[in-house]
Amino acid sequence: MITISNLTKYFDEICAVNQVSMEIPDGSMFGLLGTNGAGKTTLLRMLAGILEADSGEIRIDGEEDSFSPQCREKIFYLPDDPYYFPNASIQVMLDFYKKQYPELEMDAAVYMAQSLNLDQNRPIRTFSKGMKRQAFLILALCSQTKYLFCDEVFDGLDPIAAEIMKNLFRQEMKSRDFTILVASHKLRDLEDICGNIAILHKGGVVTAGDFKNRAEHVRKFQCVFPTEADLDSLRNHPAVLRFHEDARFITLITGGNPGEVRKALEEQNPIFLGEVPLSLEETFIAEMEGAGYDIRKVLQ
Ligand SMILES: Nc1ncnc2c1ncn2[C@@H]1O[C@H](COP(=O)(O)OP(=O)(O)OP(=O)(O)O)[C@@H](O)[C@H]1O
Repeated sequence: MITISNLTKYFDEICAVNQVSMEIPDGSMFGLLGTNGAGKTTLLRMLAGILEADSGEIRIDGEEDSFSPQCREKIFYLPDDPYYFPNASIQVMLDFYKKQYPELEMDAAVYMAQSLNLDQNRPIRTFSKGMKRQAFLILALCSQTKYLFCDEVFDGLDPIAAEIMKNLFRQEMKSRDFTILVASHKLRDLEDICGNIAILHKGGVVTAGDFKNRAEHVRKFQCVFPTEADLDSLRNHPAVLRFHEDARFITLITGGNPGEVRKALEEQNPIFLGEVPLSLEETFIAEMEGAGYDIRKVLQ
């Protein structure tokens, strides 16, 4: 398990990471979501033992020193622009990583490369952006580290390659003790793979948690009420996160107890009352707006 307590990092006067605290449970796929400059890369680099924090603490499996060799060998850090030797092929990089990560599974890497039509002997520099991404994801998965930290993991992947990668992630998680921390500025990249998501904004954590679970309490209702209905009582109802009126057609997004919300709506004798499913994105937006954030500044 990774425990982060009050982690802070400044670059001169810029506070890149500000008093961040969170826990990343073992066996989870944890998403770090935030706009450009939110502090995701800085946080990942500190966790990977590449950058020193100004204050605060990181504990990896209880170990205090995240720069120690014991911690480093448990972690594969995949930056958004990974380094490879000039003219190196996947095979050359596999040989290199094998020295760093003795558990690396060569056969699995070769099999994955073949499944993705990547020539393991061709120089990586001749690969497209998406192919390079696939190559490094294979290297990362096959290194058999306990932790994988990825920056902008699916950037440049076409939808089919992204789906294949998501499935490879899931398979690895099922087959061994594996925890993945993924940073992205796109909710869509994270929503179908990450159970837990933390949103970073200006270096701080705005909110974190299991949004799929929380989404079960957030509902979207569409209704039409008679003219005499008391709409103000609904607009000001404590469970109403969002109230949108378009002529007589009203859309509400609500938190709290769904039964109580429905009762309050029914008390106004609706001419029409329907419940529609909510995407994870809408759940986020409603929660963030409910907490007083301007969502357009926090998510892209
Ligand atoms: N080496 C550095 N020197 C000075 N400032 C830096 C450095 N690295 C990051 N910063 C600043 O720290 C803040 C956080 O940057 P960071 O790269 O962590 O954000 P990010 O969320 O990963 O952004 P992106 O999505 O664009 O990659 C930004 O204001 C950035 O300008």
